[in-house]
Amino acid sequence: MSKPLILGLTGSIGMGKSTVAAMFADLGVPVFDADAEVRRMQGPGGELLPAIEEAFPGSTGPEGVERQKLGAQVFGDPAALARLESIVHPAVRELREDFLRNNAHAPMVLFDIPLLFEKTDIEGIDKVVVVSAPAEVQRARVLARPDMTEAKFADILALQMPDGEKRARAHFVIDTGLPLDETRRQVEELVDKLKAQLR
Ligand SMILES: CC(C)(COP(=O)(O)OP(=O)(O)OC[C@H]1O[C@@H](n2cnc3c(N)ncnc32)[C@H](O)[C@@H]1O)[C@@H](O)C(=O)NCCC(=O)NCCS
Ligand SMILES: Nc1ncnc2c1ncn2[C@@H]1O[C@H](COP(=O)(O)OP(=O)(O)OP(=O)(O)O)[C@@H](O)[C@H]1O
Repeated sequence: MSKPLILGLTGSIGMGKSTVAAMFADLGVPVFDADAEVRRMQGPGGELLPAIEEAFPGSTGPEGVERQKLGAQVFGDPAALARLESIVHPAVRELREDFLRNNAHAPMVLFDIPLLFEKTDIEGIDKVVVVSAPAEVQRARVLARPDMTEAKFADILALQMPDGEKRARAHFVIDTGLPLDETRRQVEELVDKLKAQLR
């Protein structure tokens, strides 16, 4: 049976993963969005709600997980975060396997995984693509988001592998500190190059 080339896309908070994943999708590459799947499973009626409510009483409601509240409980507390991850990550892994089965005939697929280096079993991922922009660009983008504070940004950064290390481990780096058109051109070039190698 044919198997697609599996690309893993990652990058630190606010570096532009979602934006770049959408560029791959525009080029016809099937994208598995780990974060979107997590949000769906934590949203209204989501299958993870009972387990999360049991582990973190009061953290869910009619709208699903109260993300602000749960984030405040886990981002500064490694044991609590590990507990949440032990609920969320196995469910994500299963969905990723389904996605792969459903796209077995595509030439390549992209896994958009925020914590690819930190938390994911990267066996099975053929090439890692890292999105990266200068730290001050990242900082400005993140602090412009509603509900973001300096303290929360600092806690999250501390949980993530430094950008320099991610770049060093990447097979390919996409520069997201540039105007969107230029980033898009880099994505197009990469997809063309990979397709040519697959022929
Ligand atoms: C605690 C939750 C509800 C907070 O949600 P909220 O919308 O406030 O934040 P969001 O999910 O957008 O994350 C903000 C930033 O923190 C990072 N982050 C999220 N979870 C983790 C984690 N387990 N370890 C390190 N960084 C993390 C994200 O990559 C992102 O850069 C949510 O982050 C969560 O459920 N996290 C645990 C599950 C997980 O590991 N998700 C990552 C994708 S698989
Ligand atoms: N060249 C570029 N490449 C990517 N994003 C860019 C670029 N220029 C500006 N941006 C903007 O930067 C923001 C990046 O946010 P995005 O949600 O894609 O990041 P993310 O890495 O997925 O974030 P998180 O880790 O928090 O989920 C978007 O608002 C996007 O429009």
